[in-house]
Amino acid sequence: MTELKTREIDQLVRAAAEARDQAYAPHSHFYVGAALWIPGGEIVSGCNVENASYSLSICAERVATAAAVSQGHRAFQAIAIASVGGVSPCGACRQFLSEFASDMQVIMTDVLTGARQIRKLSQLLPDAFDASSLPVT
Ligand SMILES: O=c1ccn([C@H]2C[C@H](O)[C@@H](CO)O2)c(=O)[nH]1
Ligand SMILES: [Zn+2]
Repeated sequence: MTELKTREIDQLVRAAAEARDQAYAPHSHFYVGAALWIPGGEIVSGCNVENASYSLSICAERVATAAAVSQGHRAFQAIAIASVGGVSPCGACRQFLSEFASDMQVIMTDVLTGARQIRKLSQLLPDAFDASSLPVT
């Protein structure tokens, strides 16, 4: 899948930072926003949503992915993730994203400094478990 242009990355990073403003994180106080770039240029975003029953909390990346799939999208070119420190996605989110595109760009951005790191999802999750491992029914 083609890589995003710098100006598209800037736009996606802004969307992730805006999504972060909606983060519901009263327990960890770690606020995260994520924005997906759909082929064609549409952007779908999400934020982390925590719960008093801690393990029910869901990361911004999976919220954005579920929102995009709910809107009919099945292919993603890139995801930007905005947080303090510019963290990389957790293992669960890497697996969740890999269902849709193993070669998508993952742009991790620090909202305080603006620093960015860009990786391919396949670099973050090599040898992913996928449908090819499942029996054909
Ligand atoms: O990449 C990440 C890492 C963490 N979180 C959320 C989950 C939890 O609400 C909080 C602390 O882990 O940050 C995300 O949304 N995305
Ligand atoms: Zn996660």
